Amino acid sequence: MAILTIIGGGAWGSALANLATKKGNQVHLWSRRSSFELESVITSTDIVVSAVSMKGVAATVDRLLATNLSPNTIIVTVTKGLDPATTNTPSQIWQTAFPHNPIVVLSGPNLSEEIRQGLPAATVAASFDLSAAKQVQNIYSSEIFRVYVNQDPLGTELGGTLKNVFAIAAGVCDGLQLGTNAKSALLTRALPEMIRVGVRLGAQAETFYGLSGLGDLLATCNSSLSRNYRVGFRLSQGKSLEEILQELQSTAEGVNTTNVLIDLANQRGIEVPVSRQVYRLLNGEITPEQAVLALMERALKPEI
Ligand SMILES: NC(=O)C1=CN([C@@H]2O[C@H](COP(=O)(O)OP(=O)(O)OC[C@H]3O[C@@H](n4cnc5c(N)ncnc54)[C@H](OP(=O)(O)O)[C@@H]3O)[C@@H](O)[C@H]2O)C=CC1
Ligand SMILES: O=C(CO)COP(=O)(O)O
Repeated sequence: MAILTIIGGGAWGSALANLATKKGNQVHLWSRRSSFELESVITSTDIVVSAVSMKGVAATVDRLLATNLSPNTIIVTVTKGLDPATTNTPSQIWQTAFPHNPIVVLSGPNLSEEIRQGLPAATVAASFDLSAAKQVQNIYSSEIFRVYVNQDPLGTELGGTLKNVFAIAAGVCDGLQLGTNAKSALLTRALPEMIRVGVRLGAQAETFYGLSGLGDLLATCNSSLSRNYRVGFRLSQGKSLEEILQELQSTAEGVNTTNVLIDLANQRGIEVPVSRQVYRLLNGEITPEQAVLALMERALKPEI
């Protein structure tokens, strides 16, 4: 049995708290609205799980820095986003702030509502510190949640983060009723785009063929449970982004990720044709129909 502190009581933090509790672990679920102090539970904690959205990562890091967290405590990050100021991933931010703690990324095709219902799912615990990843694997693995390990935290994290951009595109594709051929083409072309970005940032290409890459791409792009997919679907119905985000009342990380990704792609000269159209659509530069046409009319090229 381990003692976990989960920071962030949103959809994913709550589901992760339930999974760990059902395995017999002692779990403290803390959010900024909790009635107890984070400090009061942190000293006895074996594993801290950060389950806040990207916009809360910096504040959460600062909160944890103000406690006396042991360097042996494993920090698990499940946030799927990019920092607009630095383009860093959450695990990079955590590692910089806590250089002596093992950092583990937990990411995969894990729609929280399905997990809340007790449906089976698989995921990846990734860390440079394999023994820390294995501890997280043992703590979380159950008959409904199968956890694999790998040693490419950046690739694992970027798979879960970048697929949100394509989930917006997939929602548009379904909303416009473009058909199964178009959807298959979109998802297939999304993968090399994710790999191109990931490899330039230092991730391993193979990681993107696994659960945290292709797996999460398929789950998120094919489910109306995905908030990012819903953003795209509603854009295709002519709603404004502002209106959609207002109605959603929840986190759709793909909106911020698209903006950061395009900054990054511009700085480094990375070709991201699908993401660029998502960017133009989100920023009101084109209509959904124009985005589709722009992709179809690109200069012809070899497939690979
Ligand atoms: N839901 C899902 O299916 C999955 C989500 N994820 C990822 O997990 C992350 C959280 O998602 P999810 O739980 O669904 O989102 P929710 O919108 O349900 O919850 C967001 C959480 O972040 C916290 N938060 C936001 N801003 C701050 C801040 N400034 N300081 C402290 N805490 C803050 C919120 O706290 P408060 O309640 O106090 O506002 C809340 O606990 C996202 O990056 C998402 O991509 C990953 C896998 C699956
Ligand atoms: O990351 C997710 C599933 O793996 C959740 O997707 P959304 O954030 O689009 O709801």
